[in-house]
Amino acid sequence: MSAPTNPPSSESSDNLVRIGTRRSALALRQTDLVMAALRAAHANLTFEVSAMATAGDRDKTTPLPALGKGLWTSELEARLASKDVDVVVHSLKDMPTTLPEGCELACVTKREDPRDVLVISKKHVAKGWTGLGDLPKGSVVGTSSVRRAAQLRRRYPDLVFQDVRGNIETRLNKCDAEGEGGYDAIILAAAGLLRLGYGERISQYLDSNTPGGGLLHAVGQGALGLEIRAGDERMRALLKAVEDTPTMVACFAERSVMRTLEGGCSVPIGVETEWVGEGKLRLRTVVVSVDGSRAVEDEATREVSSLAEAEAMGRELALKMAKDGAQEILDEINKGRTSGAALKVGDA
Ligand SMILES: NCc1[nH]cc(CCC(=O)O)c1CC(=O)O
Repeated sequence: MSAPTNPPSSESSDNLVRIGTRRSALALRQTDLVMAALRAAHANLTFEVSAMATAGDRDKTTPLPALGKGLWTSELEARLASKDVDVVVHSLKDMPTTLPEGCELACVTKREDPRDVLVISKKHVAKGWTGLGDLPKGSVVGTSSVRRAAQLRRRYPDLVFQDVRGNIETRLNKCDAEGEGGYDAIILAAAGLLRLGYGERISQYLDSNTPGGGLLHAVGQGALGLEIRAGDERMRALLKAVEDTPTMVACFAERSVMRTLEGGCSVPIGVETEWVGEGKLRLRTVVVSVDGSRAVEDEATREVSSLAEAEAMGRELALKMAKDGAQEILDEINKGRTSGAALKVGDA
């Protein structure tokens, strides 16, 4: 008789859940938050994290748009398909609005603060500057998002908006650096800063309700999207425990606006959603020309009680915007694009 082999594992593959994620500090933090919530809901299951770098993480020089859609997600989706992982945790705003065949956005968790914020360089904080309005003419503000730069150029034509790449810590360091090539301030999502413990760096909120703001955030910003193999009933049921339905419905409306307007390309579009009593969703939208010279804004408020209704609301508002001038702005952007310079989905 041969020596005993390993005893049967107390965990059959049925109670092991493998979670895929990017390797950035923010992605790992977000995955930890989701995993803790899943553990609390499913004490009988074992969870394991499997982290990897994606094209967007590896290539730090190619302009993001040239990396194409799915630059933060495609490799993770491949691991989902090959059953190396069972679910992937994404920043929802980095997920293309149309997923590859065989993938499903099964769950959206409770949203962190979706607003964009200003972070002022440590070089200047002693001067008492707290908002964009305090920055002198010619100040350099870092953001690689066309959406952010285009909207802010309208309001602050005397500021210079310049690309800034890298993860959140890298960007904060670049912002604070002295000397040539530095930034006076940068724009970031509140959600990433808060999740990584940098909330105290927030100088000004930039949403439409804050004076001096008026910057509508990215589709899905501040929310986490949990992606599974299409039709995986077991994972779908399991993830229900961590779904935040109001967030999920609002984000489906936002994604529908974007999906309708992009027509295969991506567009500088800003949104804000708010539940305004008794199942009513208010959806604000803006599409801006890259130089900020033109913008089409719109808003709708409607009772919404399902994902399908949220998508219908988003689609209808997008079609109305297209008619009211957004299509012209988009055509112009698409015309000016070389294949490698397309504006990217979501944003940086
Ligand atoms: N594209 C990078 C990215 N993806 C998600 C976040 C922040 C967290 C979020 O918006 O959910 C960020 C950084 C930023 O925009 O400041």
